[in-house]
Amino acid sequence: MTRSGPAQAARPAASTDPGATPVVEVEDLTVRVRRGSAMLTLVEGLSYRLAPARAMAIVGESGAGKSIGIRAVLGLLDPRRFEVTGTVRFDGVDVAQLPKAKRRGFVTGVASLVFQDPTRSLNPTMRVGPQIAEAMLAGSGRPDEAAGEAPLSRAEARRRSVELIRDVGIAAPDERYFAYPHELSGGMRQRIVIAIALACRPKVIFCDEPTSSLDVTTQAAIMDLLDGLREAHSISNIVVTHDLALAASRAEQVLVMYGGQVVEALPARGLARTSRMPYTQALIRAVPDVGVPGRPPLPIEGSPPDPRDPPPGCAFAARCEHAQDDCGQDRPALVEVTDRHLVRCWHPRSAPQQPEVTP
Ligand SMILES: Nc1ncnc2c1ncn2[C@@H]1O[C@H](COP(=O)(O)OP(=O)(O)OP(=O)(O)O)[C@@H](O)[C@H]1O
Repeated sequence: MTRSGPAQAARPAASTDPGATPVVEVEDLTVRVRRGSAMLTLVEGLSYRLAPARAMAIVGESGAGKSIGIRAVLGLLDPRRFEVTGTVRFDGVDVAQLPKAKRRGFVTGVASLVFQDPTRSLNPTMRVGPQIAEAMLAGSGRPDEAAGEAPLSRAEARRRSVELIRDVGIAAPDERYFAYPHELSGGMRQRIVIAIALACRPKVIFCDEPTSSLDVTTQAAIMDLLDGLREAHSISNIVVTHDLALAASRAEQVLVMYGGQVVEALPARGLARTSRMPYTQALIRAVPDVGVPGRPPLPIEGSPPDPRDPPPGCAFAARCEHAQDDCGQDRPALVEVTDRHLVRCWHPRSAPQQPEVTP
């Protein structure tokens, strides 16, 4: 690998379906936040694209920039505090080129976000059905007049909300329409949150740690639901998670983030055998029961870099057991090593020959 000076703009992780217009395309997205008189970089040069009906996972330790990255893509960061640069296209449309007044409505019509904790996403004082209907009226309530669509009536919104409750796998949807959030289990509440996310008929759902507040069986059921929606309705999903095993088993493409940057992007299948970046390999060793059977998971020593004091070279160098003298000098660029496999490392490792990562 030749040195190329400071990091070049990262190239997008390849879409898994090169012929289709990506539902999401992010190019060189950088997020900075104001802290006193300084601007701290939280995400740098984030690029990816996702084809319709595909699944991608974004993994990495806490503070890697996963959540800030998706909020920036969805236009949810307060412009008074955050400076966001780069390009975001949904369905081929560059959001920044739309009139400001139309951006929010356009994004809501294509993309939804599901948060980790369903109790915080739902209004505890309102029955769940009307919460879905309200989201529908606020979003799809804007009819496509050119296509001859009439405005959505309250009765129709209610009928469709009951259908959505059924679609997300809740029995007796007519009755559940009138339930308050506290009357439902954690898994059911997350299903209702997903129903709200579906209310505007999105083409992609971003999920920020969608299952971390749930027990293992319910986690699997919620992930099955997202898989089912992708298969039945071609809804793509991008799941942000700490859980590499979940990412490897449910996504097709995995982006590994560290210190605000993508450090490796690779196909999920066989990831434990193909990964070349020492950070990803360390994450794999941190998953229980991977490697020698019975071997305890190996935590990664040290802490991620502080955005207030970013290192000059590779962000992982200080924790990397394979770091060489030159790793701390310049930032490596994200470089393609094989098709759909990009690595940001001055000295990529050979594949670790570990067994498949499974939940
Ligand atoms: N509202 C905010 N204002 C300022 N800095 C923030 C804000 N939210 C997050 N950050 C900082 O941005 C960086 C990235 O945070 P982010 O929440 O995106 O990480 P993450 O990878 O999603 O971690 P986690 O898995 O814990 O959610 C961190 O250094 C964090 O301290």
